Amino acid sequence: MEVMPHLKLRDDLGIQYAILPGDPARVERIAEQLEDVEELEFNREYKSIAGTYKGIRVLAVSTGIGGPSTGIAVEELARIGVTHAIRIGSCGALQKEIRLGDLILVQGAVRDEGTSRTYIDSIYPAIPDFELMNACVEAAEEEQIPAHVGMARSHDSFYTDREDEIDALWAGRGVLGCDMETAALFVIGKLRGVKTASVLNTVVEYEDNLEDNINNYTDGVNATVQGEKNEIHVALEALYRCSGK
Ligand SMILES: O=P(O)(O)O[C@H]1O[C@H](CO)[C@@H](O)[C@H]1O
Ligand SMILES: O=c1cc[nH]c(=O)[nH]1
Repeated sequence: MEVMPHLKLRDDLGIQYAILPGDPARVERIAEQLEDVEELEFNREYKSIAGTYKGIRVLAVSTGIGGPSTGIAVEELARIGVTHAIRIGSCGALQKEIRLGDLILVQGAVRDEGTSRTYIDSIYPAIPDFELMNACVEAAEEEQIPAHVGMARSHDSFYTDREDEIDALWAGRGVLGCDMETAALFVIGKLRGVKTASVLNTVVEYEDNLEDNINNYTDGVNATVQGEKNEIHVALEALYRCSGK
């Protein structure tokens, strides 16, 4: 038996399915949608619990912010036998029709970060597992959850002096939203044999919606809370569907 250096999880845990928020605080809210919840570990940014959804045992592990800590999580999850992992993140929208709380179901990610490039050149695509992503799309459609399927851009720096320029560049090329982890998850997952998907909750609307943003400011808090509940539901349901149970 081996204990993972960062996640502190044992390699005999025997759980194949994982959902991966960035924020450790989100793990508590995932617990609300699970039964038989068991607290596991909390080391650095990695908080983990296990719980049951429709009869399948699911692990929830926070990855922290960005590619480097996500890469470590994916590596150690692969080593303990996780075969399917879905990120449930937050993102900023890059298209004006995407509203607070809408989900982005990521079909491919721009690799504008350094972690995945330490593994393999950027001509290698960052794409989700087709079956797992499709299960996310079907779960969202069935519950009529507002969701958009398309590209995300993963980046390394939340703060930059070039935000408007960078956002306009990728918005103009059809990218739906930005986060900091999806590309590393997809690439490292693929290289380590873990099936991945990414579901992002919109917490910032695109600049063109400034006036609307002001109008729906108070509703916005509720919309993003609902968006988070929705993304957790979509991810759990997708894992269940892909489990063959
Ligand atoms: O809310 P999480 O899942 O952490 O995702 C987003 O939020 C963080 C930035 O505030 C970055 O990690 C970004 O990807
Ligand atoms: O605007 C945002 C919001 C969340 N995460 C990001 O990377 N960007």
